[in-house]
Amino acid sequence: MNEVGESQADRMMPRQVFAVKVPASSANLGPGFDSLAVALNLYLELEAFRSDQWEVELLSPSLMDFPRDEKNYICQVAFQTASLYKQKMPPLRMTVKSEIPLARGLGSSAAAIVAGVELANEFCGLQLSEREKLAIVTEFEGHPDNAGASLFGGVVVGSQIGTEVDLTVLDQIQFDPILVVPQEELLTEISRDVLPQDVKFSRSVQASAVANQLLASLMVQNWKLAGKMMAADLFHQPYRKELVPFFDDVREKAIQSGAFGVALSGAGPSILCLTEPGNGDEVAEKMKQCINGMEIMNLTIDWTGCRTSMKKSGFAL
Ligand SMILES: Nc1ncnc2c1ncn2[C@@H]1O[C@H](COP(=O)(O)OP(=O)(O)O)[C@@H](O)[C@H]1O
Ligand SMILES: N[C@@H](CCOP(=O)(O)O)C(=O)O
Repeated sequence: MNEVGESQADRMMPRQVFAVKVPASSANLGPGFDSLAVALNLYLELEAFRSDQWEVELLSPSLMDFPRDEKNYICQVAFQTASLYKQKMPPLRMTVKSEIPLARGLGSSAAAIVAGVELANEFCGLQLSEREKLAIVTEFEGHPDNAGASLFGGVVVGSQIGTEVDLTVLDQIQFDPILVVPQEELLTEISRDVLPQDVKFSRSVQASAVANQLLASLMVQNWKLAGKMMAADLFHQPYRKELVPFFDDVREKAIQSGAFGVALSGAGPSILCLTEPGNGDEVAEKMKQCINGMEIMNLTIDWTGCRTSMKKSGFAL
């Protein structure tokens, strides 16, 4: 028996659990700084049910250093979300697993935040609208790009004016994303520190035109122009490249292998390479032959975004 009177057999019994599955994301796509993102088919998955005390079982090697109680970031987000609505999170027993590399520019923090908000929504009965979830996740993350992609899936355009967050999902954009993921981590906070405080008016006009042109070219499948615009970003990549010294080499090899466009994924250090729809497998294979020491992830766009369900699960906490 444990402290809540359960035997080992009880603890292994299948039971109804709340399940959350959140996709990773790659933000910016080059010039769409803090606004554009794409959801990817790598997932953070969580299962939870009410208990007498907080227990977090971490099922993936990358998560092993995180707290196994309410100090876990996902729980902290749930606490804070609940308190925004003057509610208190009940203790949960939960499992967490993740395929999303941490601090690599693949939106692991946004996915964790989405999971925390969904926990609060479910266990405090908040009945949040999609728009409210987006605003809360954006507030935690600081920008709506990863948040929007992880919540809604697809290619998204997010914007924040004051506390108002708007989001459009662009179903018509298609491409195959390949991610080059290095061994080293780069925290988003550090990668944002190298950015300028202000941008001159003429430079910002050009930077915003480049971002608009990227979206337009992706929508009309003008791949050559899209690739040119991904490289022409003026908002962040020129400053961040010093933190990612292998960027130019990977870019050259990806283009030679058949990618039409290459950009830092989010704040880096991973690199997002885009190919025309249907070419991902072939281009990724070629890239694997010429890029060493980094993982080449041949991915697809996740079109669903965060999904939640009640399901039967065997818990082994
Ligand atoms: N599943 C998780 N559980 C707890 N904390 C997490 C989880 N995923 C991410 N984090 C936190 O987010 C940090 C990474 O966030 P960040 O630097 O924004 O990079 P990225 O979001 O690109 O992976 C991790 O170092 C960790 O503190
Ligand atoms: N727009 C943000 C995106 C950060 O994404 P992450 O996956 O690196 O957390 C930025 O460029 O800072």
